[in-house]
Amino acid sequence: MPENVQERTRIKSERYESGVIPYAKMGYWDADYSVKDTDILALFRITPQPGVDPVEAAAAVAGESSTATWTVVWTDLLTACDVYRAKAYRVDPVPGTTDQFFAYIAYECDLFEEGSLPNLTASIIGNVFGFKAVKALRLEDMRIPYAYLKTFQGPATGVIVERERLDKFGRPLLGATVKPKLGLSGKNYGRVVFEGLSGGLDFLKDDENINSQAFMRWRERFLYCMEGVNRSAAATGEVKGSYLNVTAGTMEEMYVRAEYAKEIGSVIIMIDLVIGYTAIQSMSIWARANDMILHLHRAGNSTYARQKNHGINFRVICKWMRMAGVDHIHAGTVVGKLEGDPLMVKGFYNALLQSSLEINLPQGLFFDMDWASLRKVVPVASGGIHCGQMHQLLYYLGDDVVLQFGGGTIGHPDGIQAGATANRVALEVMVLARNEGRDYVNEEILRDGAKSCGPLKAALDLWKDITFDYTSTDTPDFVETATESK
Ligand SMILES: O=C(COP(=O)(O)O)[C@H](O)[C@H](O)COP(=O)(O)O
Ligand SMILES: [Mg+2]
Repeated sequence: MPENVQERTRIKSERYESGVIPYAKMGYWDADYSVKDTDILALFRITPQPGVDPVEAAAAVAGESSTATWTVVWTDLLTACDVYRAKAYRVDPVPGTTDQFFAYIAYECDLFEEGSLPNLTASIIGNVFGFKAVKALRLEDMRIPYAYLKTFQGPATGVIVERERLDKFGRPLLGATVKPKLGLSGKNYGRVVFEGLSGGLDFLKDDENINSQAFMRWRERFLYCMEGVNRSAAATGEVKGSYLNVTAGTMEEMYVRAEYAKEIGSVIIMIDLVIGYTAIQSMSIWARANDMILHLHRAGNSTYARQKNHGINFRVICKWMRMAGVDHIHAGTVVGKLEGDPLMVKGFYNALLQSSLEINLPQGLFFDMDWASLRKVVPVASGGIHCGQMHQLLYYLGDDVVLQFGGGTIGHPDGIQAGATANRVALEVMVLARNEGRDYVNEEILRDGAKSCGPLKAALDLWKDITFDYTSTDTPDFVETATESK
């Protein structure tokens, strides 16, 4: 300290005492806070370290995800810090647990740059997940206010325009992932596309990890896929598509691949979640400008979305991706080979497809939220599903979904075209039975359909007993009541 300074001249107030004071005292906890319509709200599941007060843990999360650092800084006084400070305003114990709490936190809208998912997420999931004072932390849900949603484009195409372009209504769309996912040459790959589409599918698709490897460069794949698409469209009279994965190492290269996909007449391109939020937003803008449907594969999501006590619930990713502007997103199958509790999956589908959301705790929807006319994202059910489950798929997932059978098409004993036909016939008999008001979940609809369809009979004989009965890791915290199921 310079010699002539005899005493500290800092403001005399409890908040600005130097040193470490609790976050709650710093103003990041306000039990009386009245939430504004324009606030962004987040719900965190917090597992505090033993001995850490849940309210202080909630305040710490609010602080670290908005303006705070670990100690008081006098430069707060140069800002409207009372406004910019996030406020934890409610902490509830998680039912059925002794060490977990739901913390509700409100953020002033002006903390976030308009139309920027990276900016929003750099706050909400930026530092807090590594915080030593919390043993585990999970972002369970968010309410994005109307005002902030209006700064995002939203889905490039949306479910209604997609159906209009494809001229397919009143039933789920059908797709399949080309398998094996790596190693085929362009010509053989294109044959799989042709067979699947000719057999009755609406879409074939690239897998998440096929880009432009040595065994098949991307242009070879795109050209042969489009040959399959065009030939099958001509033969069947239907609009057909094959998701061309444009995922690449740079944005520039993705634009090159997307432009080429457009040039050769594809109706749809595909990206992987691992390309990052900025890239996804950019591709969505490109897709809207070029009348292209944009499919998103959620590759990588289970690294942070699967465990119940830490990471991000997938419903938040659904909301972010609707803002970022994709048209399709993989969102679970319930009955397939990958993670998915029925109620949780219903919550994801509702977040993607409803115009507004109401609180539905069994589905994990913690907030009312109006989607501000952002278009609807089509959920994609993919992963270990086959036509023997068609009644369950229709029951759990409804009409606005793409049902994608990879192994369940290409693994058919009589070939790919037979596999596709089995799926299409299974779907059509099931939709018809439902529309006629029959008890399609319990009646033997598929077996009856198989009497006049050899490929369906062969598929049912092969796969009828294949199920994936494992306990889900992401299960509801609240019990469903009669009024809440929708
Ligand atoms: O290749 C597949 C499915 O192949 P198959 O149909 O042969 O099992 C997809 O990458 C997964 O469905 C992704 O999972 P999710 O859709 O859950 O993200
Ligand atoms: Mg895959």
